[in-house]
Amino acid sequence: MVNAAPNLDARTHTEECSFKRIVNDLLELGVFRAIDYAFAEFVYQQEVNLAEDLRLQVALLAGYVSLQTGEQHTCIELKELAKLNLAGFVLPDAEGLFQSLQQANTVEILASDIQATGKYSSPLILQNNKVYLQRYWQYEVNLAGKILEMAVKSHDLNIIETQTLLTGLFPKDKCVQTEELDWQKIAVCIASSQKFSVISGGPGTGKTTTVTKLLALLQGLAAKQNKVLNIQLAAPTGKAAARLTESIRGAKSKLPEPLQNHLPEQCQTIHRLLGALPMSPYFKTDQFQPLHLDVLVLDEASMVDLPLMAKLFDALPKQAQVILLGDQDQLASVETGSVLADICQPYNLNLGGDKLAGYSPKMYDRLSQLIDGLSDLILEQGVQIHANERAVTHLIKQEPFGLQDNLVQLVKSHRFSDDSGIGQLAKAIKTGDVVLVQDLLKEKSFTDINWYQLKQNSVKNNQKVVSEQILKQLITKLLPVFKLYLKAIKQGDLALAFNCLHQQQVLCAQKTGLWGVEQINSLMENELHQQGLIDKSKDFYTGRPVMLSKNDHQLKLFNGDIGLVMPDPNQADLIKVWFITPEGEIRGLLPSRLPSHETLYAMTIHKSQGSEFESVYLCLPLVNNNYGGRGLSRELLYTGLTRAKKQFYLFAQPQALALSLSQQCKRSSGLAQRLHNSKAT
Ligand SMILES: Nc1ncnc2c1ncn2[C@@H]1O[C@H](COP(=O)(O)OP(=O)(O)OP(=O)(O)O)[C@@H](O)[C@H]1O
Repeated sequence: MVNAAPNLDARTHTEECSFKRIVNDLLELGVFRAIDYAFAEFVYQQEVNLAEDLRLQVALLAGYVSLQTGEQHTCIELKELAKLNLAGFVLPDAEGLFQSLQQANTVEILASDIQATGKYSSPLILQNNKVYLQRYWQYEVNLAGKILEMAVKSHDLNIIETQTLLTGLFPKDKCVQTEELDWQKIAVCIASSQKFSVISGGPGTGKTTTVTKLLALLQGLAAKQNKVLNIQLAAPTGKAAARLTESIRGAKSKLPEPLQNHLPEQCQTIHRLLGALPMSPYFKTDQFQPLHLDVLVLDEASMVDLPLMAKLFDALPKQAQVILLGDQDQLASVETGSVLADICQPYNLNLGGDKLAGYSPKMYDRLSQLIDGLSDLILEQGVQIHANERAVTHLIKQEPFGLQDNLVQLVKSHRFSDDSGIGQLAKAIKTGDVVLVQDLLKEKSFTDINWYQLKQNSVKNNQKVVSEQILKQLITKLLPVFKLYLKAIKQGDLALAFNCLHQQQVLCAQKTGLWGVEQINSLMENELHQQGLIDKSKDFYTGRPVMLSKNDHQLKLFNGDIGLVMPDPNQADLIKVWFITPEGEIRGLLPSRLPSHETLYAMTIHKSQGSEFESVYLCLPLVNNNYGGRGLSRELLYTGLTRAKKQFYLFAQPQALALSLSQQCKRSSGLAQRLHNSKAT
């Protein structure tokens, strides 16, 4: 409903000035970005019929929603906007805001049960007490609609044929032999019959192994009908795609030969799969020109943002089966949303008896048919089958609900044993238990985790001096591998040089400042220069390791690819930057052709997503009066730690560690609610 039109002529110049004053202040204070300012102004101009106070409320709220979207939130809760002070203008409480928005032209208020219906032209949408920019509401609704549509589709498996193939893939039936559920086998059984499934789990829990067996099963079943499935593998970054290519090859080679038939090996980026268009947010494929595939496996799904995931699902053909792989505890995507965490939200709730914790009777029956001895095991052990499983601890008969039958979480790490410090620490970080995390780090019996404590302020040990001393220790620890690396380059042994770069990696929470990437890069360069091992006066000096920060599809080089500078063995005066492709091909490029890049003695934790190293040196910035810990989070720490395969070194103040554990990277979104509160039909 629109307000009775006020006398527009009577609107005073002072009122316009008041809006301008507030948005200018917000811009100057660095609260609003130019785009938030412009959006607030646009809404203000549209709402000429509103009384001035309401007009200001709606326009400032619009600017603030735009700002939140820039902070990667999909929407903002009305209650978070309530009483917000924007440069002296205080928004009303949630009820007052709702009433104001009801009168606005620029806001569409929707009932809570609307899923993927309707297109709205108003710039803002209010639904379930959340305010969205229209475009993000559309992405969220489209994606939820597609996922729910797929989630209820299951196909009937031929039980005998499936059992035979499962026996080949899982020769020892651990379910019965060890009286412990083999969740990898359960994951294969669940994902094989569902059009949509998610296999989530931490590092080394066997996601790739499981999905390779799943694909072998699907191809095996298709072969019985003289069909070959078109299976595509995709990942959000070139680096992650290369890693999946490598690990799926490894997992495939471990399968019995007949089961390896028609298994894909090559993984591509989502952008390449969808067909990126130059200078456009759109792709060659969409709902009108869908992808040609039967099965899509998407790895590192936690890195995929809402708009891209929505576009990917939009481009899926009707018959497609989709399997998402990822670790929902990792950092969310760099851009808007936290899609995987929202899909896996049931695992993050305190589930005691929650409906979402179990599978439906239909799924339970199917699993019992496919896995010998499963029913007996469940009867014997009651509902608490696997005490260590975090959430999917019981298979109880319930009504179908949301994504109940589509999620599997693998928790047993095959990379870290129970007595490994990295494994224990990863579990403790996820709970945010500061005392436990500190105890584990101080525990001498774990030789794979080490903590270099930056002391709190003290009279004798001033923070800066202590920090500098420990920085020197870090550089000293890194030196042996870098010396080996530079020796390998001198000998022209590229394979060994790249191997050295995978041996160790410094990961920083921040790019700039103390303990940031730039500082460590510069210290390392200085040290190597002083020791006469490099000549840092040249930009592209022999031995400089670099990491690309942009994709170059023509050159087939991707953001995150690692290269090193070395003279061409056939022409010593020609300096090139060398890369090794996932296929093992060595490529040398003139520095002038190199896409945007950075020096790589250290990288940010964000950039390390999708990579792993033998040893990880994780650096947290100093928390003090100038820096209060913004950007530190539990997910950041977990992501950094889980990049380490063998050794983990933490360089942090206790205060910075505690702050990281206490802060969680929460993104406002309505996706989880749409997915999990809907009753399956
Ligand atoms: N059931 C199992 N029994 C023994 N070893 C296993 C099992 N599952 C996986 N592994 C081994 O554990 C290692 C990690 O497995 P895989 O690569 O499948 O895990 P992942 O979850 O994909 O790991 P990440 O994504 O962290 O690289 C591999 O060496 C694999 O061979």
